[in-house]
Amino acid sequence: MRYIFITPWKIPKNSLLYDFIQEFFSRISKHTPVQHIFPSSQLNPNEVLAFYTKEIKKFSVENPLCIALDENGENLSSSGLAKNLEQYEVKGEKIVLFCLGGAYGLPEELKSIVKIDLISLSRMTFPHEMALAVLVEQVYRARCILSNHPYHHGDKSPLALSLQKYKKK
Ligand SMILES: C[S@@+](CC[C@H](N)C(=O)[O-])C[C@H]1O[C@@H](n2cnc3c(N)ncnc32)[C@H](O)[C@@H]1O
Repeated sequence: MRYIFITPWKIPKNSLLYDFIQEFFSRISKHTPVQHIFPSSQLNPNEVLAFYTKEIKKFSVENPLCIALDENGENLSSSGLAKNLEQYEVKGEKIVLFCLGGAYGLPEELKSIVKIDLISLSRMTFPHEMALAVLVEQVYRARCILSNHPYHHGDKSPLALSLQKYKKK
C-alpha cells in the first residue's frame, strides 16, 4: 500500500512548518511508501477540481479511496485512524489518498471521482499547512500503533490504564 498526500498548494520552503512536515513524510516512509503531490504554482479556487481530477486519473486504480480532511468530518481517535488504515490494507486497497483543501475547502465534486472518508482533526478550522502538519504526525502515529512502536503510549500510560480499570468496575 502507498500513501499519497494531495494538496492544491505548495508548502514554501520558508514556512515554519516545512521541516516538520518533511520530517514526518520521511518517518512515514520507513513504514509505507509515501508521496506528496502539489501544483508547481498557485491555483485559483476554480482550478482545484481540475487539478485533483488530473492527478487522481494518473493512478491505475479506479475509484481510489480518499481520506478527505474537513472540519465537519468524522472525529477519530489516533487508534481509530490506525484501525481504519489497517482495514483498508486488509480490504486490498493499493493506495490511500489524503486530500486537503485550500482557502475554500475541498470541491464537492471530489466525491464523484473517489471513495471519500471525511475526517476532522478538530471542530476548529486550521490553516491548511497546519492541518497537513497534524495529519502527517497522526498518520506516522497510526503506523507506530500498528507496529507497536514505542512512539505512541497514549492508550497504555499508567493513568490511562488505571482509569480504564476504574471504569470497568
Ligand atoms: C483553511 S482550511 C479551509 C477552510 C474553508 N473555509 C472551509 O470551509 O473548508 C484549509 C483546509 O485545511 C483542512 N482543515 C482545516 N481545519 C481542519 C480540521 N479541523 N479538520 C480537518 N481538516 C481541516 C481542510 O482540508 C481544509 O479544506
